[in-house]
Amino acid sequence: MASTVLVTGASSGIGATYADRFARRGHNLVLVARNAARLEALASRLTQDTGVTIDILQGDLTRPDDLEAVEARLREDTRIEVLVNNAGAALSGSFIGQTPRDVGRLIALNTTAVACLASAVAPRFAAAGAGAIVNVSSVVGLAPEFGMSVYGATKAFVTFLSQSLALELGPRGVYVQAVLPSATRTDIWDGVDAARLASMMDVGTLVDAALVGFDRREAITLPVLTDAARWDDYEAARKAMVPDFACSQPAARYQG
Ligand SMILES: NC(=O)C1=CN([C@@H]2O[C@H](COP(=O)(O)OP(=O)(O)OC[C@H]3O[C@@H](n4cnc5c(N)ncnc54)[C@H](OP(=O)(O)O)[C@@H]3O)[C@@H](O)[C@H]2O)C=CC1
Ligand SMILES: N[C@@H](C=O)C(=O)O
Repeated sequence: MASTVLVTGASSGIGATYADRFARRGHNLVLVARNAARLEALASRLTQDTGVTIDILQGDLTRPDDLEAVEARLREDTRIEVLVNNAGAALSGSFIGQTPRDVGRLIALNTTAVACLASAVAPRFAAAGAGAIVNVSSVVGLAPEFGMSVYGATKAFVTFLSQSLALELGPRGVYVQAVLPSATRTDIWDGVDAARLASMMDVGTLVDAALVGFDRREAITLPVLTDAARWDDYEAARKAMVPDFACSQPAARYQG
């Protein structure tokens, strides 16, 4: 029997497309988002098309009670073997134009919920020696130059968390993937002009590429990176610094 996949942010865009693709692979689904009507419409279309079983968990992942309900489902439902941590929002504009409430809400959704859901399911996956956690990050988390300070910081968190979890959980049989999309045509770009939208990646193309990385068990999937060796060089440069982090003395340039 095919395993169940829980997808957060499944009511539109990338999450709805993951739901579609996993249903077509024969997986049952648990779909999470706030908009129950959109989840029900997707579930009824996918059930009709594929025959899989779909449950809906309506909730706002920034609300502690709703987040705990999804955590409990991940902890207790042993049929769930894949978590797609996709729900997220963007926050554009300058940092000084954003309020502490905007910033706090974004961090709650894009980082706290992602880490708590992974935390809820990881011990069960590790005990089973199987399971997969897919975290939807963004290229923005690698590019402070794009000017989306808090959004980019949340995505840097997601990429870092994914890399660390891959190191800890990989040897225990759990696959962890960070997917780093670039601009992709979804509702997250509401209000953006048609010409800009037209230049973005199609959401089906993005998710199909991400699933190629998933099937290859890649730790980092960066679909628009033309030369994969650039990521390896970037990682090699970072790792070359790591031995210095254990030094007990400042470098010569900081000594009087
Ligand atoms: N599109 C792009 O260009 C890129 C997107 N990404 C990332 O992809 C992910 C999906 O975004 P995308 O599909 O583009 O955008 P959408 O706006 O289309 O989808 C966002 C999803 O998250 C859900 N969501 C939003 N807020 C909450 C909340 N408080 N609680 C529960 N669910 C919530 C929405 O459902 P509902 O409103 O029903 O709750 C929706 O299903 C995000 O993490 C985003 O940062 C990364 C790089 C590029
Ligand atoms: N969601 C997009 C920005 O708003 C992105 O990550 O590119």
